[in-house]
Amino acid sequence: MPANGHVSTIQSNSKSTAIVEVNILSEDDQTINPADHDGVPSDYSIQVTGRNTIYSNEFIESKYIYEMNHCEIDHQTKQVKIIPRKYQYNFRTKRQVQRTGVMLVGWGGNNGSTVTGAIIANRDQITWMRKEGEQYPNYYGSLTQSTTIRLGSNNEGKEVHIPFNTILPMLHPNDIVIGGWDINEANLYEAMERACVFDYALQEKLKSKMLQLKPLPSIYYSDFIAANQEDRANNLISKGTKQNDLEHIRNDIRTFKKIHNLEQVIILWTANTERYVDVLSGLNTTGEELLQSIANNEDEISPSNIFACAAILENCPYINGSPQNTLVPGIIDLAEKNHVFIGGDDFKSGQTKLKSVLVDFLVSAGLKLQSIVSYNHLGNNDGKNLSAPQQFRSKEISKSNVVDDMVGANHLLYNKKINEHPDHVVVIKYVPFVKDSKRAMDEYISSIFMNGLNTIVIHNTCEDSLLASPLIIDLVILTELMTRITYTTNDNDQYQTFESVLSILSYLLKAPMVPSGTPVINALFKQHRCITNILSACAGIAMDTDMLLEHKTKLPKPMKIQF
Ligand SMILES: NC(=O)c1ccc[n+]([C@@H]2O[C@H](COP(=O)([O-])OP(=O)(O)OC[C@H]3O[C@@H](n4cnc5c(N)ncnc54)[C@H](O)[C@@H]3O)[C@@H](O)[C@H]2O)c1
Ligand SMILES: O=P([O-])([O-])O[C@@H]1[C@@H](O)[C@H](O)[C@@H](O)[C@H](O)[C@@H]1O
Repeated sequence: MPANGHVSTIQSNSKSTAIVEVNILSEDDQTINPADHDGVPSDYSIQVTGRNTIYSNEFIESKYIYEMNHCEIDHQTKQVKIIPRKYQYNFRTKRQVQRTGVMLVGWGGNNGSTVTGAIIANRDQITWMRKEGEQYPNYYGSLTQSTTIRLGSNNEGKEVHIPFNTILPMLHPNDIVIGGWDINEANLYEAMERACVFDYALQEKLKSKMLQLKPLPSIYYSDFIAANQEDRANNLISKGTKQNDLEHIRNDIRTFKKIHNLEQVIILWTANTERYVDVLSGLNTTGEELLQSIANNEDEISPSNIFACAAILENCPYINGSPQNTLVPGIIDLAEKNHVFIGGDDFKSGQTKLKSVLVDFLVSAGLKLQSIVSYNHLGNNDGKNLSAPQQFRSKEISKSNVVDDMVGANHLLYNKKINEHPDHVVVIKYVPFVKDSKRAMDEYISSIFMNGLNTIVIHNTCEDSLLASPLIIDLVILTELMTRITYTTNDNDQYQTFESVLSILSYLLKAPMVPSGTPVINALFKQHRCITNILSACAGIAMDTDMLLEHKTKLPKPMKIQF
């Protein structure tokens, strides 16, 4: 339904806040002054007028009717019966953003030092010189900071777009308090210098602030990351039992939260890729088994298992930015029993992000993708760690499964009975010279009309940390937001949170973790719509269906909204 943006400025608190009133037109409504441009500035806030969105000091509450098709396929009659179903949700979002910190595991790494430096540069508006002239910090590549959402159209038929972070109250990255652990003792200036990601001039501007930041000692069990990482391990918790390690990390979290007077702390793994752990009954298939295995000092409990347990037991969301299977069934069970959010796996930053668009394009265009070869080489420490077979295997899995949902959705091209799917090869090589500037080369071959062949070859220079860092910011911001959203339904009037496995984060991850028994979606723009549509429903804004019937038909008079 079209909405009209109306801008009125009111004085409030410290700054003038313009309220963009989104009026749902009804029969007796007068048309209102159109917005004078199609882009709503970042310091505006929106207000949906109408009976279905209620604003109080504490909450934004919205009613939403969720419609689904229930399908029954009758193979005898060769008929598909479709039963449309409607479900009422009442979403409630706390308006007050929490004082939030993130504790990065692997803080001294390329991603950790880069995201930290970038937030300081943006927060303190640090500029630096380059041969092209003065450079300004930004948050490009961040969904929450650098993208917009189409709201509707104004009376002139112009599209009205709002900044993504306007749709609901969100944490600002400049306000995120950062800390964390690393097995290496380098301070954040030394880590930034070692990473070779930022311009030298920027590094010098950041030096005094980054020098003061030092990762907490961490847990190192040599069996889980490549042997070539051993020389980095000089900043360790004194050797003890895994139970001691768990308690030490829990205490670190409590101390960080207290020192910085935080309401929310998110624990995010951006440390090295570990090998997969065995998932065994009696070891880690339930929360109870997991805690008992830690108490028993079981070898198969990994550092990332310890961090995830510590986070959950401290009621902190845990996000896995790497591909290993940290989130074993025992971790999921522990998170669900403690109503704590977990998410993962493996930031979807460059080569795979593009793959999740290209495969969607080809298959949904009816072109039969037959072969995908994804090669890349990189020269950072991540690449060094991935040069070991077990760590590479973790990454190969997360990079390979990204096509499954798109291929599985088209049984006309791929015969499910024989599990038909494209050839798919992933190659990663360690070439120190290129450092963090990963070079990805892909070839996509598809069968096309009348058995022709189409070949797409891509060379993609992915500056790994400059692509991953904005994802870390978005993972923190969206996770903090989700901790403020609850809902009731037409058959349950008790407010509840979303499922502990936070699959809304899928857009940011290569191998999305989803609640048990639910589908994994990798297609990038389906993942994107999932986020924008859920947040639109919580804000009481009509979803953008892309139908634009107002431009294709004679739009009738708006109806009064009935619930
Ligand atoms: N584009 C990207 O950069 C990208 C994309 C997807 C996933 N990832 C994953 O993110 C992770 C970090 O990438 P990076 O480029 O920053 O790697 P990096 O090697 O520069 O940083 C990892 C850091 O983790 C530290 N570390 C290792 N084990 C630890 C432990 N048990 N506790 C605390 N610290 C520990 C290391 O000392 C190192 O400083 C890797 O697993 C990588 O596969 C990166
Ligand atoms: O996200 P993406 O560019 O497809 O995948 C990347 C890999 O290709 C790269 O080898 C690895 O270093 C990064 O951690 C990242 O996982």
